[in-house]
Amino acid sequence: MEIPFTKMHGLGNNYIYIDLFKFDIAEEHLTDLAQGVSDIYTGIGSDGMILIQPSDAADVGMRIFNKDGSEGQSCGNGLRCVAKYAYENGIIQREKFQIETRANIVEAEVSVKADLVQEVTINMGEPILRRQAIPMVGEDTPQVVAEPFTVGDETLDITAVSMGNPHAVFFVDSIDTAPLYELGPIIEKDQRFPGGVNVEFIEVISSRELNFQVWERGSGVTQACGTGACSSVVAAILNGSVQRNEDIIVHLAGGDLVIKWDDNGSVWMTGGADVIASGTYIFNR
Ligand SMILES: N[C@H](CCC[C@H](N)C(=O)O)C(=O)O
Repeated sequence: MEIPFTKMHGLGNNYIYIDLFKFDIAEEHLTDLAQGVSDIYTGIGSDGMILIQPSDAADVGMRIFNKDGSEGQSCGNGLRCVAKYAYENGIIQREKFQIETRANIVEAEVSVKADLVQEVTINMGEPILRRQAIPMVGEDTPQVVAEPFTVGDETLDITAVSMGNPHAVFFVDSIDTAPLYELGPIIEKDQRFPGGVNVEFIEVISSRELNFQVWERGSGVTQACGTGACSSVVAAILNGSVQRNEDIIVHLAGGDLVIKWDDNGSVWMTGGADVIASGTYIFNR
């Protein structure tokens, strides 16, 4: 099967995008296809696959699959790339529109110059903080903030936040010595998170800036994670390190995102989205 694709990235977090307005793929192929296109040796190489598709509830819909074939509920970097693609390929003719994910419907706004999208702002909706809605096991509590979390012989303070997908956020003194590879894969599959979890290590630089590293559920270390950056700013606010209603600059490995959690409850994310290549993938699994 010959499958047309576009490879795009948001701050280096790259996915293979398939436009289901133009092409159809049976559901039973999706896991194999996501694994296939993501493989750097036998496929195209990416952090996963994203489907751009019609939606009954919004202007356009999106599904995100991680490198291991697992399906996520949302993807911040992916949403900015979907917004760019939808606008530049005529799926949408407006600069403000809605995108449906498995988690929710978000509001996107593209800033355009010479018919090309330069930057995208997404209202990612409200964070989910209740323990059992993250989901995280244990007696239900309204929030999980700076709670002792023992992994092996280490005890770290965890703050858990969902942006439709689960995130375990840990604050460290220096991002350069964060135990990303040592603890990321262990915490990702920790039994206390029934659906697995994305793992972020955050260094607070000032009241307006965070350093960020991520081990993503289903993809491992990536250059950036938009829902992770949103979760990290919410976690930093809950821990009193930065303020609500202010633009917080999150320095990710692949570049910067501007995140704000406003007093109405919405989390806003602004950043870039770039096309890398397009072509045809030969799917013969
Ligand atoms: N690995 C995530 C999905 C991708 C999220 C990330 N790439 C982003 O930009 O938000 C999960 O399984 O929840």
